[in-house]
This record gives sequence, structure tokens and C-alpha cells, in this order.
Amino acid sequence: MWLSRAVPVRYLRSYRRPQKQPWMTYPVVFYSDSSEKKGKVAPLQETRMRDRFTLYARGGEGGSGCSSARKTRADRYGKPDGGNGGRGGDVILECTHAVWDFSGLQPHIKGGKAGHGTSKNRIGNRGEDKVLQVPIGTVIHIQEGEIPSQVENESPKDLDPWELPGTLVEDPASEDNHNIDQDIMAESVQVAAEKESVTRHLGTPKEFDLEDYEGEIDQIRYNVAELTQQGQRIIIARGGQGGLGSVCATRYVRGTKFAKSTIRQRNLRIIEDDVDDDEDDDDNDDRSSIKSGSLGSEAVLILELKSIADVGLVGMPNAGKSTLLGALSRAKPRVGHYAFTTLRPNLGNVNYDDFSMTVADIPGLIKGAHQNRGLGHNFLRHIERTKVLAYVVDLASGLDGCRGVTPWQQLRDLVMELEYHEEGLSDRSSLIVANKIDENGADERLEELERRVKGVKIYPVCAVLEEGVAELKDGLKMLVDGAGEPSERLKLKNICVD
Ligand SMILES: Nc1nc2c(ncn2[C@@H]2O[C@H](COP(=O)(O)OP(=O)(O)OP(=O)(O)O)[C@@H](O)[C@H]2O)c(=O)[nH]1
Repeated sequence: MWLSRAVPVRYLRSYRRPQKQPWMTYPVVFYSDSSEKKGKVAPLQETRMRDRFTLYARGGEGGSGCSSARKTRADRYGKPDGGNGGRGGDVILECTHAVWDFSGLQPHIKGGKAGHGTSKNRIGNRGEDKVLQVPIGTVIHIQEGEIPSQVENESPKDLDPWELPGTLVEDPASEDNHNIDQDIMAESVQVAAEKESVTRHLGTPKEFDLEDYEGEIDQIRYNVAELTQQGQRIIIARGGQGGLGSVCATRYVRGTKFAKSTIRQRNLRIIEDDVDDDEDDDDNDDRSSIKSGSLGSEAVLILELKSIADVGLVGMPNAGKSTLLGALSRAKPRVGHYAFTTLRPNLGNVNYDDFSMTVADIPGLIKGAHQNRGLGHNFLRHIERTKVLAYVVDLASGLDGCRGVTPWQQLRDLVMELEYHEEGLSDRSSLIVANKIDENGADERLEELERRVKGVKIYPVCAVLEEGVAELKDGLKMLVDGAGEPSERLKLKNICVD
């Protein structure tokens, strides 16, 4: 149809529309001057990071087995030749650098349905696997369902991500193993999971959407698995087994109560009289149950992201953390002269000739964050795995009669908030970045800071002008490398605020 393709407006104006004929129908197209009305482009940071996600997963249904018999002139009753149904598709989580959070995930996901078996002993197609990409550092809690029983063999892992005894099946494809093993395994895994589950409080409602989990909080098994390496995969819901086709069903039932019914079935064709009707119905049910494919397993998982970074930058809002991350790495976080510019952690890579490390810029923390003041301290879990903490303080805060918190008080508040979030969180190698050294009066502040805070190195930096950044990089490398003194950690008792 005309006007179906984008045509520049200036051509459109000179274009004379043909007179409408009764047989013509035109699509209604509205053109607007794009320079006048620009679409609102939301900055990346305005979208809150989706770092918790509830996922309902179900494996695909297995295909049904086929009942068919191949008849020949020599054998008028025929031989069974129905193939088995295919296995349903699995739902798999794959760990990748390509995604940043869980915003691309669908909450309900189902593995592909398998094909049915057909005659000539042809097995049904396997259901399509659904692979969901999750960011590196994804932690899995299970709210409902079995702990998945298999870790894919090709996953390039050093560590078994389920880290639970008895979760690997020797040959999960083996039908003999399947039913027996699953029962035993489910039992042992459940016991192990219960033992290993971390009994921790969910914290404030802001930290966890309690209404979603009401009444089920007790059942959640925490930290059952972690995805920490690129390409690592785990199956969270397995596809159902395919039903047995007539070929396998005949073999399977030999020696069982089905055998009788199979033989009887043959006899039935010859003498169709002396079989009790009720019993026959039962047998038919049994036969159809082995013929139909089973449903896939179901699981309700809570995915939680804990970024993996070597260094965590913690500080009050406006201390200059994002500016510093930009100076240390090629990351381009949003910088603003107002508090809480950073709404989600930003990651940057700091490269050396022979070494590289990841630095996470954590949104600003304020006193009382553990009571949900400011942005709360929910995002602090992103530094739970960092090796080194870099406390960024604003040397100019409170100078020139302006309101503000002194650097030593900032440090004290930060350490306390970390400890409120998780006991011992501040107990790791640390250093202090004394930022905004270019401001008036900052030098004296630095001297006082050095007098008041002991036990850790202090690096004076001007993040905007990238002064002192090279020395800071060396200091961070020393700590991340493990060459730092074990005593280099910031302790409350070493901060004098009076
Ligand atoms: N004078 C001076 N200003 C700086 C320096 N570093 C950062 N700033 C300014 O401080 C303000 C806050 O910087 P950010 O990097 O956004 O601070 P932040 O700690 O990430 O802030 P939040 O996102 O609120 O946590 C900006 O206006 C920066 O330009 C510095 O070394 N000297």
C-alpha cells in the first residue's frame, strides 16, 4: 500500500495523493515533525536495577508413546513398532557477562513440549530447552520444588554450583535409574539442603517483597546454588520423560502384571469373551499411563544478584564515588552534584599491565540506612563478595560553615551501617580515599583525618582532575593481590570522632 514505507516529509508534501477510488483502502499514517517532538529518552540510571526476581519454571511435557503394530502376511496380529515419546525440554540458567540484571527475564517459563512417538519405532522429538541468561553472581534460593538434580557436564566450572552432596545423577538418562534415584536423591538432597540452608532474616520489607512470600518464608531454602563463571549452566526444571511406545512397553511389561494383560490382549483378539470387564478397564488405565509422557518438574526460584567485584567503593552520597570510578576505569557512571545520583551499583574494570580488577560503585549510604533511610542498604549485598573496601570520604563536607558530616564521622557511620547490614562485613582489607583534596581547606582536613583515623592507609585524591589516582590504583592492587597487611582494615575503635 502507498505510504507504507517511511518517506521524508518534504517529499510527502509535494506528493499529490491520487483521488480515492472505491476499491482503494488506505492505511492511516500520521507523520509528525520529529525535531519538534522528541521521544523522552530515559537515562539508563533511571531504571532501577532488577536484582531480585521470582521465577516460576516448569520442564516441558514428555511426548506420548505410540501404540502401533506392524502387520505382515505371515503375522496377522503384527509386531509392536510404536516409538517412545520424546523427553520434554529443560529450563536452564546460564551465567553470562552479557546481562547486567534480571530485567530481561520472563517470570513464567516452560521447557518445550516433546514430540510423540510414531510408528516404525521412531522416537518423538526432544522438547526445546529454554535457556535463560542471568548475570554473573546470581544466587539461587528455592521457594518451591525439588532442588534440580543435574549440573550440565560441559559447564566450565571448577566448583559444583549446587555444592550439595548427592545432587549428581550418574546417568540421568537411564530409565532404570530415574525413578529409584530420584526418590532417594530427593530425600538426601532435602536433608542436605535443610542443613545447609542459611537461616537469616529477610530484613525490612524494602529489602524483600514480603507480600510475595507471605506464609512461605519458612519454606525458602537459601543459597542452594551460585552462578559465578561465564558459561556456567544449571538445569532448574527438568523436562518430563516420554511415554513408552508399544515396542518398549511390551519389553517393559514382560514379567510384570502388564505382561498378563499384553498376552491377554493378544488372546482377546482371538477369544473375546472370558475376561472380566472391570479388570480390563484397570489394565487399560495402566497401559495408557505408561504410554503417556510425564509432566516436567516444577520449581519456584528466587534469584538474587550479588555482584562480584574485587573492590567496593562505599561512601556517603555526593562523596565522589562515581567520579572516582570513572577516573579509575573506563566506566561512565552518572555523576551529579546532588545526592543519590547513583541508584544502582556500577561496575568498572581497572586494568594494569599484567593484572585487572573489578571495582563496584555502590549507591550512597547515609546514617540510618539500615532503617531504610535514603536508599536503604539493600544494595550492600553487592559488596558481600568484594575483597577490598575503599571508603570514599568527602574532605570538603561541612567546610566553610556549610552543613555536612566530617570525614571521620562519615567513616564511623559507614562502618556502622556495614555492620548493621551484616556482622563482619567491614572486616576486610580496606583503605580510605580522601576525595576533593582540591577544595579550600581540604589539606587541613586531611591532616586532621590522619590524626583521627589509624590502621589504614589514606589516599588523598581529586577524582575530577584525576590527581592521586595512580597511587590509589597501586594501593588497591596491593590489597587485591593479597600483599596488603592483614591489619589494614578499618575498625570502629580506630576512628576518633570526639
Ligand atoms: N571539587 C571536587 N568535586 C568533586 C570531586 N569528585 C567529585 N566531585 C563532585 O561531587 C559531586 C558528586 O559526585 P558523584 O561522583 O556523583 O558522587 P557519588 O558519591 O557517586 O554520589 P551518589 O551518586 O549520590 O552516591 C559531583 O558534582 C562531582 O563533580 C573532586 O575531586 N573535587
